[in-house]
Amino acid sequence: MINLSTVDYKDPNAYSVFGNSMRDTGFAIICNHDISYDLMDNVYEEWKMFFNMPDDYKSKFLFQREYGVVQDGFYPISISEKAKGYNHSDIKEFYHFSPDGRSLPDIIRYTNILYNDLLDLAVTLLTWLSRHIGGHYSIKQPLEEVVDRSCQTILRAIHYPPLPDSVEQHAMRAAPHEDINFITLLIAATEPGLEVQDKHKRWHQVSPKKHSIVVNAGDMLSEFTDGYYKSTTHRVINPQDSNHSRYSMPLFVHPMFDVKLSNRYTAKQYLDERLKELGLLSKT
Ligand SMILES: O=C(O)CCC(=O)C(=O)O
Ligand SMILES: [Fe+2]
Repeated sequence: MINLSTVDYKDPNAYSVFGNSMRDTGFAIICNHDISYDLMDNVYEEWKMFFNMPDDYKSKFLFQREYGVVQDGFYPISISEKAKGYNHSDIKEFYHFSPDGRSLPDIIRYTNILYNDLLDLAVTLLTWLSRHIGGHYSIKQPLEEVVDRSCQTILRAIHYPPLPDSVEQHAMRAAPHEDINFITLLIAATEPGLEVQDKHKRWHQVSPKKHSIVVNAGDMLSEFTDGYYKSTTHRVINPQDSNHSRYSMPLFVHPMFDVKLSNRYTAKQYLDERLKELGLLSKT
C-alpha cells in the first residue's frame, strides 16, 4: 500500500494533507488548483506539434553541452538519458525550457506562461512544506526562499513515442529513478504509465485525473531536510498496446546554485555530481 493523497488546493487544511503525503510517500497529487486547464491543453498541443515536426527542424534546437549545467533545448531519442545504474537509455525525446534559455521555436507560444504559473504554485507548495515541517524539524531557511526562479528551474516537455516492434530488452519509457532537484510539479500525462515504489519495493500506479498536478520530492529537498521529505523512486512503464504516444510535462524546481543543502554539498556541487552519473554532463 502507498498512501499517496490527492489534495484539494482550496481545502483550508491542504498544507497538512500535502505535507503528510510528501513525508510518508514523497508524492502528492494537487487538484482544484488555479492554473488554467485551457492553458495546460494549449501547451500540450504546441509540444505535440513540435515533436511531430521532421528531425531536421527539431535538431535546430539541439541542446549544447557547453551551455552551462542544466542545458535548455531539444534532446533527441538517440541521446536520451540513462537512469542511474541502468545501461539502457529511456525511450523518449524531450525539450528543456527555461526563460533564460535560447529563443523557442515559433510554434511554442504558451509555455512561458505555464512555466510562470507552475513556478508560483511551486513556491506556495513550498510554503506549505515549511509550515508542515516547522513543528517537527528546524530547517536552515524557509524552503520557498531558496528557489531559483530562472535558469536552473526547467520545464521539460516529454514525448514518449509509440514503441518500436523490437524494444531492446529492459528498455523502458523512463527507467526507475529519483529526481535530482528540489521538488517536481508534473502536469498529468496524456496516458497512464507512471508508477512509484513503496518501502517494500512494490510498484503502484499513479493515476492523476486530467489537469491535476503530481508533486514529488527530489533528492535536493531530501538533502536539505536531512531526509525528512525523501525522494521516491518512480518510473514510466511501457504500455501493452504500443501505438500511442505519451506526453508529460514536469517542472523541475531547483534551488539557487549557492544554496548550502547540507554540510556536504551546495546545490551546484550536488547537481554536477548527479548530471555526470546521468551522462548529461561530461565527466571531465
Ligand atoms: O512522464 C512522467 O510521467 C514522469 C517523468 C519523470 O519522472 C521525469 O522526467 O523525471
Ligand atoms: Fe522523474
